[in-house]
Amino acid sequence: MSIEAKITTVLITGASTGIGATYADRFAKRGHNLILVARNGARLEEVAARLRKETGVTVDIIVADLTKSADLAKVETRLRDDKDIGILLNNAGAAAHGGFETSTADAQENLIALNITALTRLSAAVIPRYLAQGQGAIVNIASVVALAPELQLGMYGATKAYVLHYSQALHVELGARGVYVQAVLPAATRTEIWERSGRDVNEINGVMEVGELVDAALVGFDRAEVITIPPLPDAAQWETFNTARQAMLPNLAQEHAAKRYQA
Ligand SMILES: NC(=O)C1=CN([C@@H]2O[C@H](COP(=O)(O)OP(=O)(O)OC[C@H]3O[C@@H](n4cnc5c(N)ncnc54)[C@H](OP(=O)(O)O)[C@@H]3O)[C@@H](O)[C@H]2O)C=CC1
Ligand SMILES: N[C@@H](C=O)C(=O)O
Repeated sequence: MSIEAKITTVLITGASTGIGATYADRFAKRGHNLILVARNGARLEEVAARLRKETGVTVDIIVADLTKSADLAKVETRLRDDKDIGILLNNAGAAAHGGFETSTADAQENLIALNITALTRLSAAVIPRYLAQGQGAIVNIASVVALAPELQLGMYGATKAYVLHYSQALHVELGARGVYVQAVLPAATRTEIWERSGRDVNEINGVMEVGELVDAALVGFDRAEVITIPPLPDAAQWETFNTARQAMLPNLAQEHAAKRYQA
């Protein structure tokens, strides 16, 4: 049975616009009931009303600021208690303009709260139930910047590297026990994230339209890929990178420092 055939409701964070709203559209058209989460209730309701009308699926909304622990707790409770939720889509995220020199400690902490803490707590809320049910999916929206500190995106890039590692670690531990984990690594995609972080998307080359990004990510989902990189033409490049990393692993457990470090 495919991942999807076993699954009914999809909970999507950051579903009021952009990548999250587009996933909501696609999953509704596939017949899934939805729970949409974001801060802007009016925009969420607009997305929900359109999808109810166009597709007939049930769409609930939860208005929540995922950087606020009381709001986050509401979503965690729903994930723990609602046995119909079979896909958690951790999409809500924010970027920040520039690197470490210009960003404050508070701004960096805020990015960590949304891009790391919320995603981690929501996953932690749902995993015990998935394991008890023997099935469930977690889709985490990372970014190609997880692989590219050279882009100098400061804490944003670091949070996305966390999302990539975290997703791989979840897969290693839970994959064989019925929990499907996918990390999606989009590159620049035309959404509001650019304006929200003080950048002009029109100044960037190679920007993907959001519908194309989400449709490609869903091809990866349907193939049960763990890592999906929609813009990467040659999958062998990722495989080579990952294989080189894995080849190091047996060499890392040593009683003594490597010769090159011995004085
Ligand atoms: N667009 C791009 O170029 C790329 C995006 N990504 C990642 O994709 C994901 C989606 O981004 P994208 O669609 O582009 O961004 P948008 O800014 O268009 O959408 C972000 C969504 O997250 C919600 N959100 C933001 N802050 C909070 C918060 N504190 N609590 C709850 N919800 C929040 C927003 O809704 P509201 O304001 O109503 O709360 C909105 O629905 C992010 O994780 C981003 O890092 C990755 C690579 C490239
Ligand atoms: N959101 C983009 C950068 O800020 C990205 O992840 O590529």
